Amino acid sequence: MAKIFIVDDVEDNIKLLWYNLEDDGHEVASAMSGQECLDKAPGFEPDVILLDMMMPGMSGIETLTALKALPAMDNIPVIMVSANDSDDSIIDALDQGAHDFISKPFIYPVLEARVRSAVRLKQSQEELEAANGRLAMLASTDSLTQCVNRRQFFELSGSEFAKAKRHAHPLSVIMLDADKFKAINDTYGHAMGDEALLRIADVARGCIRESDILARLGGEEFAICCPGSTVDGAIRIAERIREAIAKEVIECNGQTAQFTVSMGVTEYTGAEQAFDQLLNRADRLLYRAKEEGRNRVISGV
Ligand SMILES: Nc1nc2c(ncn2[C@@H]2O[C@H](COP(=O)(O)OP(=O)(O)OP(=O)(O)O)[C@@H](O)[C@H]2O)c(=O)[nH]1
Repeated sequence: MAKIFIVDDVEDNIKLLWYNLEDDGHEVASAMSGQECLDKAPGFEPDVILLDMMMPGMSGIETLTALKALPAMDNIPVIMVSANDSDDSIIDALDQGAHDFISKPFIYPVLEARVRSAVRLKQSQEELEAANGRLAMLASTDSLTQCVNRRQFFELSGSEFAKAKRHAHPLSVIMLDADKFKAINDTYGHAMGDEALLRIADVARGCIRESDILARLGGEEFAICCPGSTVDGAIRIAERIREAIAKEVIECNGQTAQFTVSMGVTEYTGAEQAFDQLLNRADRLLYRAKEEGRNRVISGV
């Protein structure tokens, strides 16, 4: 069953197609002009549009061009239906983005077969788009924690940095590293280490805003880009994360463990030319936090 939208200025033509298509189990809607089609078709979300070429006012080709310019409609196959089946007319319709062309008078079973073919094409396009979306997600996400990965972090934070620079808005960065993580792995096993990484991601997610970007850069190292936050705001976030993690008890294979994290926090001063300068400074501050005893937040600009 497909959703088919018929556009024709002659009511009897619509009725004939409507009854046949409904008999074949399709859901049908219609319009009697190009403008009515533009108004009604997006709400109907058709799988295929059957569009008459010769209509008073807005022609079929003009309607087709307008449909292709609508983001919600540009992927919907349009089959032109016309008594004017000159070569030029067919070429024009296909060049303007029509999926197919059917001459009037048509043989209904042939028209219905072409509708089914257009629906199959649309379905495989949708499957391909969904698969591409899943691939893009896999390519940009850390598989253990579902945080964005290093590459995606640099891409997203780079564009936030450019915005902060353009509009002179604050932007802060937090670098986070689990303390003595090797010891967690060595004492309790790698699975407990993974549990700790998952807990860091969960706790951090609960402490940041929707607009902040949380990434696992690799190993036990995470970063958070906080657009719109001054260093004081970012220190508050970092302290919340540090305190929460220090209280967490993680469990794996009947064992329990506790751990801490250290963080370096800094803010864009207006002098940095690129985002990685900011991240490098946060990294140096994180190193100081480790040197000064771990389980602490060190900030600076
Ligand atoms: N379980 C687990 N361990 C990981 C993963 N990635 C990296 N590691 C381990 O993380 C540990 C990092 O250890 P180090 O770099 O020595 O740092 P640390 O022990 O945290 O010491 P400090 O950072 O100085 O507090 C190594 O043992 C890595 O094998 C992972 O995905 N899962």
